[in-house]
Amino acid sequence: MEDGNRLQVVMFPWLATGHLIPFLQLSKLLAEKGHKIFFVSTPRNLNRLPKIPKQLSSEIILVSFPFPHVPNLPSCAESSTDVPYTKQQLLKKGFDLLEPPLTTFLESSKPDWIFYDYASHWLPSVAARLGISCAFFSLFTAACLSYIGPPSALMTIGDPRSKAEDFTVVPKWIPFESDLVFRLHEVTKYVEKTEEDETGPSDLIRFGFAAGGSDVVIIRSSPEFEPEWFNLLHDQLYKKPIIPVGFLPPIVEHNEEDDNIDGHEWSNIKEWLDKQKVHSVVYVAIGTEASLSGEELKELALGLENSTLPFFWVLNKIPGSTKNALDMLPDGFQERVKNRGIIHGGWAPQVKILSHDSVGGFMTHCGWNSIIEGLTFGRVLILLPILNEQGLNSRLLHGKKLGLEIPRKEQDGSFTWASVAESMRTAMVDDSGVSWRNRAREIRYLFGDVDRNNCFVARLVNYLTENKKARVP
Ligand SMILES: O=c1ccn([C@@H]2O[C@H](COP(=O)(O)OP(=O)(O)O[C@H]3O[C@H](CO)[C@@H](O)[C@H](O)[C@H]3O)[C@@H](O)[C@H]2O)c(=O)[nH]1
Repeated sequence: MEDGNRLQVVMFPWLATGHLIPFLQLSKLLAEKGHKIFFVSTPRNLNRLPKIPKQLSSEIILVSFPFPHVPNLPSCAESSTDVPYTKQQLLKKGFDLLEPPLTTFLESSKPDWIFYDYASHWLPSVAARLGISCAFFSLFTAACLSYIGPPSALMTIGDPRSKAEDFTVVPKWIPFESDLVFRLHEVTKYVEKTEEDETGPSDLIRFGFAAGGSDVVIIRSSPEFEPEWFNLLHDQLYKKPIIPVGFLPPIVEHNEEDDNIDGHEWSNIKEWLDKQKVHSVVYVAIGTEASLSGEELKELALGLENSTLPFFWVLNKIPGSTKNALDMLPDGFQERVKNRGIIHGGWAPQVKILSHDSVGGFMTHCGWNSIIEGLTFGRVLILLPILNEQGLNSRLLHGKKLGLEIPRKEQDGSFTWASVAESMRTAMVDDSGVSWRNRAREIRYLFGDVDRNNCFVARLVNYLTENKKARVP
């Protein structure tokens, strides 16, 4: 490639596993095309990143800034996985303190572009001052961004919604019929979080500034999947360039080097999966930020038991807590399910497990990465949204008949083991679930087709090359 066409891009994701991973995925795709990436984060986050392939290690430079000290935040906490949900605002305080070192770095490195996340509401004005083109890289669907609202209003008058109930109705800027709203219990959790520390800007205000100040908005999704939402964003809400980057489907590397990273763990898991029937296993996981209450854990466990289906359950520690989730399971549960269920503590090689043919369904908290990973392999989704925008994702997927939402009580969000078991059986084996299973398998062509998705990345690169600002000398 001619030097003039080689882009220098700074990546600056929010401090969360579910954000670092896709930012790195996009970095790898750009680096494969010969562009130079400076991937900026804090030491523990950079250490936890998946390994960068040898052939790209000179193109992706990791840039580490120490995480600033924030009173009342546990020491060593650098990512959303390290702190309970109620302390996320404090983590954002620390994140905002990265503005000075990042600004100094941008002044000296003078990249063509900086890609940033929703949390860096302050970054567009820094980039504008330095004459650097800036892209808001959204790891949220166009539907979710539309629900959040027009940046122009969020940046000037703020969010018109103040009461929990306001989030349970379709916003007035959505001109077509939609059921994309939160349930009351989902919002109550959100409100509890902001009540603990109201000092920083709310997430929705961060979104407003991140999107409103950007030169372009890049969305990890595709207009074929959610055409009406892309049109609404582009024509009415954002009125600026919006570039879909496709789904960035995960690629399973079954080479020796990669399998060694997951070590014995993967070979044991694979051995168990190999013994199960094709499409029979339900993989159950709730990402890196969410956790279930003791009551919910019990109902979920009993639901898995009563479904009588084989399952692989990733039961991670509760974020920011020393409590062991295993101790909260119903008495005798592990013994009763030992012949058909695996309960896995700690990090699981999720993408590899989902890619295995024995897996037919995925009970997920509806993090956007997990949804993409499940549909990449055509697994039918059983939806159990917990936090953040997950309720909106669940409604979107349920509406498109790509997943079944486990019924919860509207007011307190409680669910029963019977509804868990019933949703699982409908999704996996009952005749009434055939069309759901078929749709999930069919949609692989959108989510998982690497060539189709790479076309989006190629178009993005053209855009970045043609629209970068002249470099400041
Ligand atoms: O044991 C584990 C746990 C997680 N993962 C991976 O970690 C990522 C988790 O991402 P996601 O499914 O999106 O869940 P969260 O980390 O909980 O996601 C946060 O970030 C997402 C993207 O913005 C949002 O959709 C969610 O609401 C938010 O909680 C995925 O790639 C998983 O494959 C593993 O491989 N093994």
